[in-house]
Amino acid sequence: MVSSLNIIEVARVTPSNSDSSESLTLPLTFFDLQWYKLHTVKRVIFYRLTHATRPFFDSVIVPKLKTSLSSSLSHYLPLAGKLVWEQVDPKPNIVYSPNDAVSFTVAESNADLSRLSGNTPFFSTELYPLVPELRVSEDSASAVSFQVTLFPNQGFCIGLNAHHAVLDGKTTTTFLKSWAHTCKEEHTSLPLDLTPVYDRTVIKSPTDLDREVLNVWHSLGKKFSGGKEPENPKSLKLLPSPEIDPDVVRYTFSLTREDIQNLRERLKRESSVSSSSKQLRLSTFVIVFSYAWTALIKARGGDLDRPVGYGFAVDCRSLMDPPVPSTYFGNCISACFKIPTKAETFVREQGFLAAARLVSDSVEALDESVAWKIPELLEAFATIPPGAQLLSVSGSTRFGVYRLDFGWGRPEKVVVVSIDQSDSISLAENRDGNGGVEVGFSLKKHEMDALIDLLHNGLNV
Ligand SMILES: CC(C)(COP(=O)(O)OP(=O)(O)OC[C@H]1O[C@@H](n2cnc3c(N)ncnc32)[C@H](O)[C@@H]1OP(=O)(O)O)[C@@H](O)C(=O)NCCC(=O)NCCSC(=O)CC(=O)O
Repeated sequence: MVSSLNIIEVARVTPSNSDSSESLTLPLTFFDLQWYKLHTVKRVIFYRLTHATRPFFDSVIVPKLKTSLSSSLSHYLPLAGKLVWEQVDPKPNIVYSPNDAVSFTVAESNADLSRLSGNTPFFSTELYPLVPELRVSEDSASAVSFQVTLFPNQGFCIGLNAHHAVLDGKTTTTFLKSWAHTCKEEHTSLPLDLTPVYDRTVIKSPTDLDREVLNVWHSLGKKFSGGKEPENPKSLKLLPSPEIDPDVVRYTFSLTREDIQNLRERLKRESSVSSSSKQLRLSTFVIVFSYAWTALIKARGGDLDRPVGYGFAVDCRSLMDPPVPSTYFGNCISACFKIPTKAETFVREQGFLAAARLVSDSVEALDESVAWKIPELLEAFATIPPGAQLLSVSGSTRFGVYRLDFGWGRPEKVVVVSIDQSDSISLAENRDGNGGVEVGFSLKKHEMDALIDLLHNGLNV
């Protein structure tokens, strides 16, 4: 059955201190500027609640979510603001003015919540009605928009669409935790670990990285428009995203703590008899990311001479000297990006070990300088060799998204929808919080069928 969505209301939610708040301007840093033309980040958080009737939804859930959103926005004013790039300014700013608001859509769906929050593949396009649009134009862009959707007598979901130039995953999930805390505890004050830090002087760089990143964007803009100067060099419009193929399906692969330990033991065994004696960094991330990467290369099949590569985000807060506060508001991530070799390397017997060695070396090599490489990383991402198969990753096993309890229980499932827009996976700690990991995949159906077999069969080697 094709599901349908009924929009009940599109509201504006202002910060609760809107009348007394002052205007606020936050200049983007080089950490933000790397993202200002790239696709937004879309998440859907599903909650099972069988007593969620329409009257309960209208009279309890929606009013509580709105009131608590308004209260938590009073601590996160930039989220109610907009990204603007005035002609006189060298770079875009986030500007909040009193009575600015976020868009808050209320809807009802007749879809099957169990299927969309379950672990069997479903078509990606079924998620899109649950995520609100984010208004982006030439001269301004909203920071974030929200949608709450009722699945009568099944539960509800919260969808959000976030502009990546305004906030990274750490800031997004810290805001969501503050919203959930406010909703559940009916508090207006926030604990310190949820209170954002807006001091942008903590972001320093040895060179004018703002200018370097904007120069890369300018040259990429010319490249994408056939060598012509962009009409409006200060346009905030995003690069076009590929249409989602209707054949693309979503699948969440769960690894238990034991699965991860078995993979760790397998890597130790294989590396102990390999030629290289170099110690492997066998963190959860290295193991899971390498396992997913090799399975995706095998599932693709095809030309084994094709270049393959990986990129993963690096939270630089703890790498900077001095460290940036963990509650710093904005972006503070760089990335590792490598196209080390060909697919053939990873489809053979010890392909998983070869992948883990590369990812381990990348993580081990991390220090503050990864932040200074952002201009060259941006350029590299935009000049990928034809036919290459890349893997990137959204989300992290560190965000604690399964602790987002608004007062009606913990999430049934948290889905990063926007991995559809690139060769990407999503990562999250598993729902039980016992050291397991969930990996979200988005692939065409035939490739997903092959991938699922490879993922499950590879656990028992
Ligand atoms: C570069 C890394 C991926 C490397 O991870 P590693 O786990 O290998 O290495 P590490 O030093 O970070 O961690 C080593 C061990 O300490 C633990 N550890 C370290 N810091 C931790 C923290 N803050 N919270 C919880 N655990 C932590 C790890 O779980 C791991 O244990 P164990 O191995 O037992 O688990 C990571 O350092 C990192 O930066 N992760 C965050 C990336 C990020 O912010 N992604 C989102 C990008 S924004 C985005 O994608 C959009 C969005 O999400 O909205």
